[in-house]
Amino acid sequence: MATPHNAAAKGDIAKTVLMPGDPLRAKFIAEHFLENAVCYNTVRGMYGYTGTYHGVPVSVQGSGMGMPSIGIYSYELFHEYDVDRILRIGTAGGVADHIHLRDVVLGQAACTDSNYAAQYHLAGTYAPIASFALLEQAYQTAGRLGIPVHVGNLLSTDVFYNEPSPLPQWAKMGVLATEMESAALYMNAAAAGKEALCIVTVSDCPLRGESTTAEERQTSFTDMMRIALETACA
Ligand SMILES: O=P(O)(O)O[C@H]1O[C@H](CO)[C@@H](O)[C@H]1O
Ligand SMILES: O=c1cc[nH]c(=O)[nH]1
Repeated sequence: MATPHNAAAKGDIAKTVLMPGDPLRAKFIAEHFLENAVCYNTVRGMYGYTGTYHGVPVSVQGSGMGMPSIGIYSYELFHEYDVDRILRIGTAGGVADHIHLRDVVLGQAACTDSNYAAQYHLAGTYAPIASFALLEQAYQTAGRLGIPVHVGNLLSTDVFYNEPSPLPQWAKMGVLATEMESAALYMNAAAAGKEALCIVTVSDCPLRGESTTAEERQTSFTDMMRIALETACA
């Protein structure tokens, strides 16, 4: 049955879903990587497609920006559409000194400044982490494809324009890159007993004033797409 945000019927969505924040990145992946892709959702322009990759059913669904947005879409995928695993494929800002433009980072865990975990009423601080099985598979896959990756901590922040920048302090704690969704996805997966992994490409390095173009962010960060698709089908 459709939800307020997703027109798909049960069964329209594969067990494994790739989730870029940008719905146009979802369209790009469907058009360039999936075989026989069918669009199941255009509600709010948040495109969702199901097709196959090497014969294995895979869906790709935009998440929108920020934790409330991916919180809605991933909750519905896990709970209404019986999805087992979600691989976020996002862009991120490089934080650590050794992280450069276009580097790929596998998010082993995600720190956050968000209050998302308050819904779970825990008597402490929750540590959102990736599925180890997906992380290991993605790491092995990247090696096989000859794509260098970093593995480590992300920062999922609620605030894109934050002044003064909190990033130097996060860098001191070993955070590799900053984005806006992974912590919520990891929490939704944990709460649902499902699996998630976030793979990001560094689109800019805010502390160094370096950035890529919007077009590049939309269409040409294909290394992380290949890692995610091959992991989905392993
Ligand atoms: O490229 P996506 O997946 O949207 O990810 C990053 O880009 C957006 C900010 O520009 C935020 O959603 C952030 O997490
Ligand atoms: O959330 C994001 C995404 C890209 N670059 C950033 O600095 N932050």
